[in-house]
Amino acid sequence: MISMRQAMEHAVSEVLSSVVDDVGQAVNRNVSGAQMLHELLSAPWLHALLQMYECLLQFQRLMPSPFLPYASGLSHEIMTVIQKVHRPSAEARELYSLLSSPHIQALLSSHDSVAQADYGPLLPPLPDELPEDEEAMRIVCLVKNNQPLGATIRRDEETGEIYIARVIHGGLADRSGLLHPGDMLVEVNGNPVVGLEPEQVIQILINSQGTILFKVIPNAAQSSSSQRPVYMKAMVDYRPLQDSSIPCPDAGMPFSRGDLLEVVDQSDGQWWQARKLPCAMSCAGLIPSASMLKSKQREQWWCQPLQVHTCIRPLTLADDEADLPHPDDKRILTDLEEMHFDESDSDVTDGIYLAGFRRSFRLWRRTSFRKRRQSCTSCSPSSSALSTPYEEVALYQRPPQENHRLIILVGASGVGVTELRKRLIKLNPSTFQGPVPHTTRPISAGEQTGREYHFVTKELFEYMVCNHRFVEYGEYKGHLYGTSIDAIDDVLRRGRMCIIDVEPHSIPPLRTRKLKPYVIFIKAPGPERLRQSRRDAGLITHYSINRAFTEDDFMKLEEVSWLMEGKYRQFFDCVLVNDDLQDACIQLCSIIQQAQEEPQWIPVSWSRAEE
Ligand SMILES: Nc1ncnc2c1ncn2[C@@H]1O[C@H](COP(=O)(O)OP(=O)(O)OP(=O)(O)O)[C@@H](O)[C@H]1O
Repeated sequence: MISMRQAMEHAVSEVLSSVVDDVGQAVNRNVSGAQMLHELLSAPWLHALLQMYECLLQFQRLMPSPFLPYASGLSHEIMTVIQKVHRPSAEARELYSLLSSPHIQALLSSHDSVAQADYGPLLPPLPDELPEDEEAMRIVCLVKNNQPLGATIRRDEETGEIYIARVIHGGLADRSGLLHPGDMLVEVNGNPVVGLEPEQVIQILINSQGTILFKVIPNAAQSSSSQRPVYMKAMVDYRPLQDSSIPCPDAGMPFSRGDLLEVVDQSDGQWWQARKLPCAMSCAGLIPSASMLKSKQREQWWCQPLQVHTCIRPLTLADDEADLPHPDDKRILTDLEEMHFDESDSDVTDGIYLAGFRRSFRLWRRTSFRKRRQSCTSCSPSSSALSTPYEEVALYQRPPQENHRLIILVGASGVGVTELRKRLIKLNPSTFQGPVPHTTRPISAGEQTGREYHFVTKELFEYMVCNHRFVEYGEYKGHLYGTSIDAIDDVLRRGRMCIIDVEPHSIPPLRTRKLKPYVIFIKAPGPERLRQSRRDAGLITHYSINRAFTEDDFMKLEEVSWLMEGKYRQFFDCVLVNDDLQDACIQLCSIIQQAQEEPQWIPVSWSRAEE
């Protein structure tokens, strides 16, 4: 049979070639009309047509067809026969257990449905009395299951007509392809709906059992063009059940800061439709549009009392007192000793200096009152969140010739940010590097400017502050310290990966197209593991080095870690729990490698070509 078909397919081309040959000879003999026929038969389209014909024949040959349309019935027959056998063999018993398993039964039943082309539910007969303008009317029958209909309705206040307001992407109505926004609802299960309140229509729907029959007048102006999805990162939290303005709270989709949203429909200026990524559910939900969310936030902003910052506690007198050295503590630092520690800090490994780990720099970061106050002011409802409740994002893969992305580590004081950063750089100093900080403190013996610090004058430091050259800066024991953008650039330009740690309020100014920062939040493990893992660890405080963690330290660390994550998670690309130090370090390496080498979501404004 197959060889006959193949012969036929070959024959088509052969016949054509011989016809072309024959007609060619006719042309040579000047037979009238032969020239035209020759051109016709040599035409490329005719050859293409024949090739298509051959493909179709092949497709017909490959199309599967069922051997029998009642596999399910046959399996039952076999099972009945086996049951009747007195002592069935092991093979028969195995066959019985295979055939009786629910998966095989379902498979055979599906096979039969396909074989018998038995698709979809049986529709009830059409109503006897159809209106005269029946072409304009559409009868839609949906089988009701546990899912919501996936559509909202609205009432035209002038005419009392009920319309489909929106169809939720991926919902029941959308998947039917039969209901569209703007369709006018005439009847639901035989009940005329014109003039009813939307709530009454919803009640009819709730009371319907089995199938629901809609009579609708389709929206003539309905656009068939499907929108391209837009990807957005949520910069705010949203809870539809607490929003009185949402048209249908059940259709709303809650989201939190940092969630990645696939916005599938922006046709309504007030309510968009979106899915949360990575999405397990195909059905979209309603979310407020950017402009809607902005106006909501403005309302809240005016009616809320001024919020006191919560992320980092300001240094109060009580805090100061709590931090005072314990009388028994033998390791109290004087100014002189502080200088000594700064010099003796072990920031040299294999002859390579690890910049940015010196003690006075770290002590400044830890205790700078000014810096903490700065944190406080930035904790009020942020103006940037008001202006961009959603940030459009796109997948970005760093081209090999481009600078590495800046890696930012953030975390509550004492969680281990410095420890992880130091270990990472020590592990591979030719790849990872920290920026060299600036200071106005005098250079000590054995130090070199540009190695431990950039030693600069107070005037130059202040000039740099005025020109916004610092990511963070502050004063400690009469000297200024800071991390500059130029020092970061310097590392990146040399082809290294620049790893910095900053206070979370310093992240927004660093979010630029040039630096494309990748932010990793270092999170404290659960209470038990935190206390266990830090049993032998020491803390740096402004009066002591390597003092053991106290219960108060643990409690502060947990609280600040939790508040920081809640407040700033929209800026975090990744969260790393610092439980076992070695594991955390390995994870950090692989996170950074992925950030540099694999596609990541970044704001679209960072991926645009340079103007
Ligand atoms: N996973 C861990 N297991 C045990 N000890 C840890 C772990 N991570 C960090 N430590 C220790 O905890 C102490 C504090 O860590 P580190 O100095 O890195 O904190 P930090 O987050 O940089 O805080 P700060 O900014 O106040 O200096 C250090 O002694 C460090 O070795």
